[in-house]
Amino acid sequence: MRTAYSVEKVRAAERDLMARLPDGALMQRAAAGLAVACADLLGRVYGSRVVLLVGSGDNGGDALYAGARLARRGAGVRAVLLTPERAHQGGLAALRAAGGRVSADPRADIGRADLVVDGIVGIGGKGGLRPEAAELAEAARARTVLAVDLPSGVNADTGEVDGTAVRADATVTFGAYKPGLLIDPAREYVGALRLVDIGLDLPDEADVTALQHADVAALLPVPAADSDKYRRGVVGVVAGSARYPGAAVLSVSGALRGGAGAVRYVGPGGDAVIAAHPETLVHAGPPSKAGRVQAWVIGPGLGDNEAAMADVLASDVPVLVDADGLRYLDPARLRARTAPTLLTPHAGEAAALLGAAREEVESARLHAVRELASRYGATVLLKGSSTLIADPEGAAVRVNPTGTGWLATAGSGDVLSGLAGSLLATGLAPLDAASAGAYLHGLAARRAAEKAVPLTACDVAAALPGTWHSLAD
Ligand SMILES: NC(=O)C1=CN([C@@H]2O[C@H](COP(=O)(O)OP(=O)(O)OC[C@H]3O[C@@H](n4cnc5c(N)ncnc54)[C@H](O)[C@@H]3O)[C@@H](O)[C@H]2O)[C@@H](O)CC1
Ligand SMILES: Nc1ncnc2c1ncn2[C@@H]1O[C@H](COP(=O)(O)OP(=O)(O)O)[C@@H](O)[C@H]1O
Ligand SMILES: [K+]
Repeated sequence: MRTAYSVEKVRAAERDLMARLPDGALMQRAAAGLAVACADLLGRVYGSRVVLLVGSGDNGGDALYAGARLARRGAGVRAVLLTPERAHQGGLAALRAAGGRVSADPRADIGRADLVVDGIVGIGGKGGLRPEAAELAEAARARTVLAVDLPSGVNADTGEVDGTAVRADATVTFGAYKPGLLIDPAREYVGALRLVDIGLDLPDEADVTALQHADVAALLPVPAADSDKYRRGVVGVVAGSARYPGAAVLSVSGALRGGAGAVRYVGPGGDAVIAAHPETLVHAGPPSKAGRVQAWVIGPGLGDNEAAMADVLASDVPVLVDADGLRYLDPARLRARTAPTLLTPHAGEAAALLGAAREEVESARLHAVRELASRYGATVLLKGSSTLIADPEGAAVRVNPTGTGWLATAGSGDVLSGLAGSLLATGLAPLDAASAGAYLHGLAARRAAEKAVPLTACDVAAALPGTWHSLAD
């Protein structure tokens, strides 16, 4: 599991460690890791041209000490000082002693640089970049840029970007991942992300986590020798309408590949579902008369069907609500349920649920997903380029590390709803079902996109079994 910690927690861990170490030891550890990453990017250090963008805090200090290390290995290093009188004095002295210099002509030096090191601002940043810092960030656009701790201008805690930020090819972060490095829009600015261990002792509870292969493999249900289809879990899918029959087929295609032993489809699309997936049990409805299930999925292509929503929400099993189903949500009704509810909105649906604009959700995704989970008393999976999952108890938010822009294709969300609902029916907790589902879905899309693009939602569903198998290996 990849863990990310808020600035407050990183600062606290740094304070504890600094109290036990000689002055400047942590910065030396950071600078050493940074210099190695610079050398990796440069390929050949000797004779290379490196420009350091140096702000007035310790982030600039890291850049200066790393620059000194590179200068000692024969790089031509120039420092651009944003506020010369406040630049890190020890770092500047080290750079000078190693043969580096302060730039007399920043624009020309940046224009010639093989590598620009962004030490403008780190976790001490407040608000959008100041104009002179923003100008440097723009000037560095065309060069190879390595960001120190985080790309200057992105919010370390939230992933929000206020105005101009440095666009890095790579980022070296110290001690712990920061949430913003993993969440869009900031994630777009990070490039290849590397963590340098500086020995911080971090608390058990992270603010944001990202499941990795092994975590997901451990969650996926595997049938036991004595399993039968009912014990593996039955998932019910209430989806599709005369207008959107395809949504029913797609949601069922995901549900069939989510580990449940059987899929019940309830709605008017039974013929289309059976034609595509003859293994499905179909029923015209209402859902409460269709037979026992261990979890419901409701909403994809459902159209106006408030009665089906009320029927499903009255059940005592976990319910995943997607798409059209999200139009009928009442927080008090969800809180009164005896079993958990999982909501899977995209940014537009999330905006409607919050009474906000879509842009507000997209620019502050972490805030939006936490707010939805707490307001609706449900687990919420916010879809998009960095899918986030929050639970109503305020546990660490999960960010999904898989996926590809090719997933932005009609119907791929319907596949995800069936898949995550099927995992719910196998007995996974909503947070795990949602994050394992998003992980499998994103990985299946990536694997399919390696073979052929453009992807269709059917391609994603078809790639799920191979993906599942690759994880279980
Ligand atoms: N505290 C520690 O133990 C360690 C800190 N390290 C480095 O220190 C950094 C934090 O250092 P600081 O606390 O000095 O803070 P920073 O260097 O991140 O930023 C503070 C400085 O940036 C300026 N600034 C703030 N917002 C700005 C904006 N929007 N536009 C332009 N300038 C802005 C402030 O005036 C201040 O001088 C970390 O990100 C990391 O790079 C590392 O050396 C590892 C050890
Ligand atoms: N730019 C993107 N990068 C990665 N994944 C994306 C991107 N845009 C959308 N997705 C994913 O594609 C799926 C689309 O779902 P959704 O918006 O519900 O579409 P639909 O309703 O057509 O099925 C979600 O899993 C979402 O996370
Ligand atoms: K930086």
